[in-house]
Amino acid sequence: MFWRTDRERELKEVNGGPPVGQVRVLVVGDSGVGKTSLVHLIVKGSSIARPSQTVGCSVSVKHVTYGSSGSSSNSIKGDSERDFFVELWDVSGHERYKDCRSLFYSQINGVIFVHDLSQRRTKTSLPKWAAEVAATGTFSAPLGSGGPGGLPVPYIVIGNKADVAAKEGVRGSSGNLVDAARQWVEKQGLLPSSEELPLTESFPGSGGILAAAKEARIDKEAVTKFFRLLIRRRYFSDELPTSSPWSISPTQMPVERLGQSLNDDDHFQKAPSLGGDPYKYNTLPPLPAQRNLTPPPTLYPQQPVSLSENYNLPRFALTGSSENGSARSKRMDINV
Ligand SMILES: Nc1nc2c(ncn2[C@@H]2O[C@H](COP(=O)(O)OP(=O)(O)OP(=O)(O)O)[C@@H](O)[C@H]2O)c(=O)[nH]1
Repeated sequence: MFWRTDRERELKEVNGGPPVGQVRVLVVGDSGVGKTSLVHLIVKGSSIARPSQTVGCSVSVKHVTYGSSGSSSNSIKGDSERDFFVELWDVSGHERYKDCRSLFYSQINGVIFVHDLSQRRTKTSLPKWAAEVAATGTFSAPLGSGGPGGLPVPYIVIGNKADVAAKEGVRGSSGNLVDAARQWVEKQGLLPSSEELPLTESFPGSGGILAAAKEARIDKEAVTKFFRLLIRRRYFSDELPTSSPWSISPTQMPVERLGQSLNDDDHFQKAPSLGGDPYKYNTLPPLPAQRNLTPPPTLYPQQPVSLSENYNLPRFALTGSSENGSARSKRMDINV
């Protein structure tokens, strides 16, 4: 395990310096569901009054600290804390870009699917988004098998515009896609048993992103946990439990059933095979699982937006809010 020792030493050397790595998160969903608003809120911590329609794709970068703090002070990082860039690729949902948007599906570590709780069809189209990304994208640190539509990386689903849905009396369905995502991640050993993906939290009350941002309601956990999961998978997969996906045969996992049942039209396609040069973008030595990745496009990260530890992100309405964890984990049907 020499590589691990070397990596730890290098991480220590850069500790306190600039971010040491990056994960790329695709944000997809139908036009107008609120992807740009969501990204703005995640990155800036505030709502955006009149977001213009995204042209092709827009990239924002968030700074995330990963690791356990060895210090009691917020201002001094512990030895085991490192900074990472999280790139949020907000892809336009407009039909105009349908034929070319796959250009942006490159070296993806995770996906945020967004739908509008007041427009059911925006949720039923998520499997199509998943299949499109899975079929035409390339992935960083992919799993051995696919999730919905064959998607080989973790994802979360965010139901937006809870305020509109509440006003119009539309009840979000139970979000089985979300439950399945959780189950998929758990089954594959991506999360330690002590930690669960907060996939099914809701905005408190009936507010949407805008209301939540305005009121600065507290909870950045859902999204931040997701980002940390991606960072861990990419850079610290040796910290994963022994039942990690790298050692599980795809046929043993419920993932394929999950992908197939998402949608009858769903072509259960595997992600394109990966090959080529090592991932040069990183300053960290690659993990064994990363060594065969093709390099990403030379997108240079924008200046990170630093967030104070007290930054608050509202909970997103991801699905029905009244369910408890055990009920969620029993459901396998994808009935969006
Ligand atoms: N009421 C309400 N409106 C919202 C919410 N989130 C976003 N919006 C509004 O919905 C509209 C579309 O939001 P965008 O963030 O541009 O949607 P998008 O998904 O990025 O759209 P495309 O760029 O076309 O893909 C804007 O007018 C937003 O202000 C919300 O939670 N509640």
